[in-house]
Amino acid sequence: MDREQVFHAEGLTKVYPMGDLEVKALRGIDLDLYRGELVVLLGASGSGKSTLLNILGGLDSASSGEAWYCGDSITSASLETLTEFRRRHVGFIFQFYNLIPSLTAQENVAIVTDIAANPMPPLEALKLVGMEARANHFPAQLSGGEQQRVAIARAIAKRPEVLLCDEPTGALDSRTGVVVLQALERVNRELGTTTVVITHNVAVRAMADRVIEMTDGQISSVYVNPDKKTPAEISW
Ligand SMILES: Nc1ncnc2c1ncn2[C@@H]1O[C@H](COP(=O)(O)OP(=O)(O)OP(=O)(O)O)[C@@H](O)[C@H]1O
Repeated sequence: MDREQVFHAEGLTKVYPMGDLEVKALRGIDLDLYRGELVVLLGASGSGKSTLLNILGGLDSASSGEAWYCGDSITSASLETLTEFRRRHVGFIFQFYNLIPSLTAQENVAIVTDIAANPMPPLEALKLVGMEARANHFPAQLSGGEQQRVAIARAIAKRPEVLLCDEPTGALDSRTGVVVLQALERVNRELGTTTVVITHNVAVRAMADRVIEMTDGQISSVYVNPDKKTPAEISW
C-alpha cells in the first residue's frame, strides 16, 4: 500500500453545547489516512463517526485539535477555503441519495461536472458504477441501490482524491448493498480514491484495507486487514 498521508489529525475534539449540558462527540482523535486506502469506520451509534467524517470533509468544525489535508490545515481554514477544499477534493455519499427528482441520472451527474475543474464525462462516471444503461432514467424510475450508484457517480465524476461515505448501504437490503459496495470498491481500485466508509454492518470490515473502530468519541482500535475480500464475498 502507498503510505502517502492524505489526512492527519491530532487531538481533535468536538463539543456540542446542549443548553446547560455539553455533548462530547469527539474526545481527542489522532488519525492518519493514507492515499488510496479503503477504510471502514465502525462504532456504536453516537460514538462520533459522522462527526469525525464531517470535520475531515470540511462540513463541520472541530472544537479543538488540528487536522490537515495533504499538509494544509483544515481546522484553521476559512469558510471560503473549506468550500474550495470540498469542491475540489472531496466526494460525499450519504445514506439517502439526494438526487434531484426532475433530472435524469446523467443530468444529476452533470450538475457536478459542469462546475468541476477536471471532470470525467457523466456517462463515464455512470459506467464505472454500472449505470450507463439507465442514464436517461429519472430517480423515481430507479431502485434505491441504483439511485445510490448514481449518487456515487455524481460524487466521483469530479475525480475527488477522497470519498467520504456515511452509511452508504444503510437504507438498502443486503443484495443491493453489495452492489453499491462493489461500485465503491471499483472506484477505490480504478481511480485510487482514498475512501472512508461508515457502517453499522460489521461484515463490511472484510473489504477494508484498515478498520478503525470508535468508542465514545475516541478511536478504540485500528486493524490492518491482511485478507481483504471482495464485496461479492461479503454477506449479511
Ligand atoms: N448537531 C449536534 N448537536 C448536538 N449533539 C450532536 C450534534 N451532532 C451530533 N451530536 C451528538 O454527538 C455524538 C456523536 O454523534 P455522531 O453522529 O457523530 O455519532 P455516530 O457514531 O455517527 O452515530 P450514528 O451511527 O448513530 O450515526 C452523539 O451523542 C450525538 O447525539
